[in-house]
Amino acid sequence: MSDVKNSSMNIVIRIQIDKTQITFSDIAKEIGEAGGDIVGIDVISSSKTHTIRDITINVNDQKHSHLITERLKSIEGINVMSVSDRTFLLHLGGKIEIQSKNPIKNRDDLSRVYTPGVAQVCKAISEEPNKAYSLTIKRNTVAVVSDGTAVLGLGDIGPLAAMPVMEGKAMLFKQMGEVDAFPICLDTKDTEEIIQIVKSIAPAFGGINLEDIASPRCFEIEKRLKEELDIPVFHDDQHGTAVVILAGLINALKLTGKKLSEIKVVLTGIGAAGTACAKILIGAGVKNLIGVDRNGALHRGEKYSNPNWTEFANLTNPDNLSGSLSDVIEGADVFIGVSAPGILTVDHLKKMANDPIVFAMANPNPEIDPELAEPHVRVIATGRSDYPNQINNVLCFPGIFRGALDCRARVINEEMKIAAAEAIASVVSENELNETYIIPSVFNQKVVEKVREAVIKAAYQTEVARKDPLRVESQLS
Ligand SMILES: NC(=O)C1=CN([C@@H]2O[C@H](COP(=O)(O)OP(=O)(O)OC[C@H]3O[C@@H](n4cnc5c(N)ncnc54)[C@H](O)[C@@H]3O)[C@@H](O)[C@H]2O)C=CC1
Ligand SMILES: CC(=O)C(=O)O
Ligand SMILES: [Mg+2]
Repeated sequence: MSDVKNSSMNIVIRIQIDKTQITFSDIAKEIGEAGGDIVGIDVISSSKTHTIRDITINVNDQKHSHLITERLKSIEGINVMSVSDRTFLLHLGGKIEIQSKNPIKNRDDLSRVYTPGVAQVCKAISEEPNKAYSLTIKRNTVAVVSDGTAVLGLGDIGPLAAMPVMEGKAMLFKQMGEVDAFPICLDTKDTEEIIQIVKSIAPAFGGINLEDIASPRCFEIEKRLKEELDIPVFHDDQHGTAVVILAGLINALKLTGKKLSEIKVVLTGIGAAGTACAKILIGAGVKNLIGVDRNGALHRGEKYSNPNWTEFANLTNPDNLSGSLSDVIEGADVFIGVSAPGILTVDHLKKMANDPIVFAMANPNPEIDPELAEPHVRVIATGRSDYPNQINNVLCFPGIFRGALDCRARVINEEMKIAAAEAIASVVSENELNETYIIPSVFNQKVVEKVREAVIKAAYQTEVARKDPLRVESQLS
């Protein structure tokens, strides 16, 4: 597959210019000739003979960045002081911080927020643990927990390297859903140890968002934590992804006029996201779904070391097809990829039924380059923000947790997930719906609002809510 473009590849080159030797327009010409696109210039300092400027340049990739830098270094009168990638700059010192709601201005404040005043509050919670919801951060705080073993599509890169993703999730929780989320990356891959650690830290949190934990371990961890904790536990890569896929599919099928019950779906990557996606689609009415992993289609009669795959094969593939992706893609109406980059080809697309729908969601690089796929499909969606139709679990997790926290749900159940998917789909009106707009933008403010409301209603109807904020809100309005 050709490398999918990376729109965030902007570099900032800080240079000192000897004005007696070279002008800025000469420098701009050099950068232009090397194929760089100057998108910003900042003057850092200036004297009679020298200026220091930060030049922001859009480049194709690291190699291109290196080429431009070397070219500038070779020019008389230019001193290249530093080169930084804007993405890296955004990560300097981490992306989030903790802030106090009130300043401690004097001794009196100190004695209230801390000892001795705080002791009364501690005692009140000790006598009535439920008060933790009103007197601590618990009611609005979620732990984003990872072991760093399935980070995006990068695989097992470890807990330290997983932190930037978890910090990013925390930012999204806050900005989109006003939920305070805290990244916790664990230096263990032991299922029991992860369960014990999450249980031990749970008192501080109103919910647990599991993230980027490899399958099949993630299934046992989530199942046990759901059973053993009284706060919602939600593996985002499974359920957040599944919810958004269902939302996108509901709308894409409106364009092709096909029904969930009639379509043939080929799903690649039967890991965390793939398993949950299959379950939600089958629950929503899909009858013909075939799962494909590294060794081909999952089918009955094969002995899989992964028990999850045996269960998967039993629930799917009604015609019990075997073989490779090329074999089973024949006549498929929908392809969904949550697997690996570049595994879907144009030849595969040509074998699909009319009006193919392709959700190529591997991150950061999808199963097929959208530009390659576009001429051969009716709808193409990816997990990326630089193409139309971004199917990403960020459309789900802020709103689903906002709703679950507000109604103090004990769990996030199937009914709440389906309600969330329908709410996301409903944000795109019939008038707006088209091939490049099947799913609302991540920045559409209606998404969180609608998901929250739908989730609260479903929680209430299924009797897992411990509070009914919608009733209070309707009384107030
Ligand atoms: N757009 C979105 O919102 C989301 C995208 N994803 C992406 O989906 C992918 C999978 O994520 P998880 O399910 O969390 O990981 P996972 O590690 O649990 O599952 C990945 C599965 O893909 C399979 N796989 C790898 N190479 C394959 C190939 N060549 N052909 C068929 N199957 C192959 C693996 O064997 C594994 O079963 C990642 O790239 C991730 O970034 C995951 C969650 C959300
Ligand atoms: C989006 C996301 O959660 C992932 O790619 O893992
Ligand atoms: Mg993830």
